[in-house]
Amino acid sequence: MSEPSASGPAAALQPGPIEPVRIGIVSISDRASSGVYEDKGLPALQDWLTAALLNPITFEPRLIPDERAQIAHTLRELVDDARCDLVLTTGGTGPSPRDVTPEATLDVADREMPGFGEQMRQISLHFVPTAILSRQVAVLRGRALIINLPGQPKAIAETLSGHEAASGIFAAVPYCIDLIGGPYLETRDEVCAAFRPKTARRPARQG
Ligand SMILES: Nc1ncnc2c1ncn2[C@@H]1O[C@H](COP(=O)(O)OP(=O)(O)OP(=O)(O)O)[C@@H](O)[C@H]1O
Ligand SMILES: Nc1nc2c(c(=O)[nH]1)N[C@H]1C(S)=C(S)[C@@H](COP(=O)(O)O)O[C@H]1N2
Repeated sequence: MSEPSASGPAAALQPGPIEPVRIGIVSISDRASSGVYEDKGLPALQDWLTAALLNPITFEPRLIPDERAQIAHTLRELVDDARCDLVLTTGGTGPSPRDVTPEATLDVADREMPGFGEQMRQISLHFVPTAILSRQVAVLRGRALIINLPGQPKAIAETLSGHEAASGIFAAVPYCIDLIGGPYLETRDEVCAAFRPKTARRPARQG
């Protein structure tokens, strides 16, 4: 019996090389950016993404104050110059006068993705009754997805991983990135089980 050829049906079931991804992480806080307290947003984002994704990640971290123009400038720079596939922000989504992250994110948007904000508020209600105070949005700019998360460092894992009663929003991120032409993101199921329609799935990686 002959060995299966590299281009035969067995090869078609092998996972391809894992694709690198570039992710912008932006912590937006007047006090953390001026050194009043230590920033916990960037480490929380980096830790969660490193645990969740199998892809090699290049992080583009930014720590900035709650200034609308500076936030919009940072988001444009991360997408247009640094070529990030995904940008996650934390902070500045609430109702206080200095909270302008959603406005700055909409300033740079080509199109809005309202489902992310809706689902995050649903998830967060399982953790805090004040979940409805977050005005967080998600948008597309070019071939990148930008998502706002609340500023409490614990809200990062809560909204990305979800609750037993409400799926975390990151489950929908890999397929969204597929649809906008980005790299094929592969997750560790124990942290985040990404969902794709069957026709969009590649063979699963072992181990
Ligand atoms: N980057 C951060 N690092 C550590 N803790 C944070 C960070 N951002 C927010 N927090 C914590 O979460 C709380 C609520 O966050 P929120 O974004 O509403 O802050 P804020 O009151 O607007 O002030 P600031 O912009 O100066 O962080 C803060 O009071 C702080 O305890
Ligand atoms: N999952 C989760 N969502 C949350 C919270 C939280 O602790 N966990 N805090 C809420 C609170 S108290 C506020 S004021 C809003 C906005 O927070 P931000 O201004 O820090 O972005 O997010 C809300 N959403």
